[in-house]
Amino acid sequence: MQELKKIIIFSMPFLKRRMPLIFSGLIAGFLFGAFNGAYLFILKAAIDNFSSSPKPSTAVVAPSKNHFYQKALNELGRWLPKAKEPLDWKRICGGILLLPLIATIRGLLRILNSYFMTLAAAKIVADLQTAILSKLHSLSLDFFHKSTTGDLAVRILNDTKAFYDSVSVLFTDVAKDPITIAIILFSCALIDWRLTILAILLVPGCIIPAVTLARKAREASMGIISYSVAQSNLLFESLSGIHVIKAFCLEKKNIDTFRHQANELAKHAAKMTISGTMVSPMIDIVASLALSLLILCVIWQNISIANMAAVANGAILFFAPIKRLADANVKIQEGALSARRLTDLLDTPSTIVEKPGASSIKAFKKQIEFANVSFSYGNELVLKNLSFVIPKGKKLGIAGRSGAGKTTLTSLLLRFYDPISGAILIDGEDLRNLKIADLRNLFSLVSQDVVIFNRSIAENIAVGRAGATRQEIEQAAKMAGAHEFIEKLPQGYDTLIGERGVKLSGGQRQRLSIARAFIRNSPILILDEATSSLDSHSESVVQQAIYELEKGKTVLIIAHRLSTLADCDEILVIDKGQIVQRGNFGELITKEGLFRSMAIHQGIVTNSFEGIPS
Ligand SMILES: Nc1ncnc2c1ncn2[C@@H]1O[C@H](COP(=O)(O)OP(=O)(O)OP(=O)(O)O)[C@@H](O)[C@H]1O
Repeated sequence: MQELKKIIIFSMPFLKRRMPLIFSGLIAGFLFGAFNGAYLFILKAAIDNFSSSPKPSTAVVAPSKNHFYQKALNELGRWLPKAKEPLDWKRICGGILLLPLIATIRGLLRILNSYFMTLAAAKIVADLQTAILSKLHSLSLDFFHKSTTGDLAVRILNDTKAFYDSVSVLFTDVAKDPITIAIILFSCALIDWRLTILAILLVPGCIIPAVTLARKAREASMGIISYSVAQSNLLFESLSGIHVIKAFCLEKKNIDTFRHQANELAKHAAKMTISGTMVSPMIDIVASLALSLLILCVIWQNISIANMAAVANGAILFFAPIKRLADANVKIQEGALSARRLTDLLDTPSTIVEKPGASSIKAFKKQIEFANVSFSYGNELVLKNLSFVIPKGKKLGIAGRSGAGKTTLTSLLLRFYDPISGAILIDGEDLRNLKIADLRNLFSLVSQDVVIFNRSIAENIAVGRAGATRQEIEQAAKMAGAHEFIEKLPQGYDTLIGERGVKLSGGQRQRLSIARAFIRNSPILILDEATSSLDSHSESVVQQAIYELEKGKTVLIIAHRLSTLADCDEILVIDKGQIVQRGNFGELITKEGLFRSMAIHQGIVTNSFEGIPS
């Protein structure tokens, strides 16, 4: 019951939107139950008519109160063949058609109930999947650093599927079957209350194994989730790092681990299937026992054959929904587990949120200012009391050893994270007061890692600005020095690149990312090691494109290769999250300090104070 409550509470916001479908399904389900009762009455009336002198009814209700019931049965009896009476057209038509008609309507109602409820469940799950994807897009980067791709994939694919299964049974079986059971019991009680009580007494015999087995299924389901996550993680890692796996001969180890996980998964899946399928035969046993007792009772109490046949049929109709409810219970246990994992995800707060009434910013006018900014990803401070200004139109270089905090600084600027103290201001406005999309639109980021999507070249460039025309795309590619190589590709700008498409060299990928920045045409440009992975030829081609891109923009450039920073207006040298030196290239290279020692390492200057290289 608790689990059922969890699923209902979790699905409530999604449920509201699909009320018309659910309501239609419920009506069909209710009518289906009512027609089960009608079926039993017709059966009883048919058998009563069959014997020449039907026994008086043994129903629990008093004859006066039973008036309507008797009248209905008598009327029905006139439409059914009767022993020792002539067969008129009413009795022939009724005899042939009444039971099949009820069965047809009952069948149609069942189909309608399944149709409406399955559609509602499918739409609810589609809404849920969209909500999860929107949530993932709204979450800040720290969430993704803490989660594994495998776990997220299992949540989106497997958990929503388990949730779908539970919502489906909730809407089809759980919504309809209790009504069906109640109507069948009521009809049976009207026909013969003693036989009905007998059938009810056996219900606990169905419930106890159903509950126990559902608990076992839930345990197995937990195992399935944890091994599915491990397996998905291994799969993602293996596919994305296949070069490393081959280079380090890790194939066997990976396959062995995968096999172990697959075996464990199979064990848990088998346990779950057994728990699920055992429910049905157990209820069959109880149902057979019910039938045997029914026959004994009929003989012992001298109950009419018509009542016995109707109640026996009722028992068959009655145990079928009980069986379905028991199966549904297993699915609900699994679904509740998945609903909990999905709730955890949907309830995860984003650490970066836009303030209500945040200010719009469409242009960059004056300066960017870091005012005493400190930041930490967890325990240790990665940036400590940074203060500096980048005036509009200037080029600021950032240098420092690996891990000094250079990329972190740009992440704060794009508001992927917020400082833990101090503030970053654009034209005097704290970033936290600005609309996030407006803020990010002020920047173009060209970094060492170029993400290529599995789309055409043109679409990959248009990532820079939605709605860019083909002409603008080609213009951007020309300015980035990419047009020539694109023209030589099999389908030019329509060539598919990315995972399933043509592979590009590092220099070509970088030129595409510069084309994206050209088409974006934002006032502030961030270059994070944009040329560091390129060979000297590609570097000079890409560098030329970058010079073009920088024109008229405010630039923040991070570079290990210090010569790239030669034309910066100012360079900040960062060490362990602090600014340890600042000045222009000429000043820094001639002063004793970290910058000069890095320059010596790179062979830009020798150890003696010889001045600036040409
Ligand atoms: N997502 C993260 N979670 C936790 N710590 C992080 C995260 N990203 C970076 N760090 C840590 O923050 C510190 C600064 O990292 P950052 O990437 O900013 O350095 P960097 O100067 O850009 O280094 P590199 O030149 O090697 O790219 C490092 O100690 C790094 O381990």
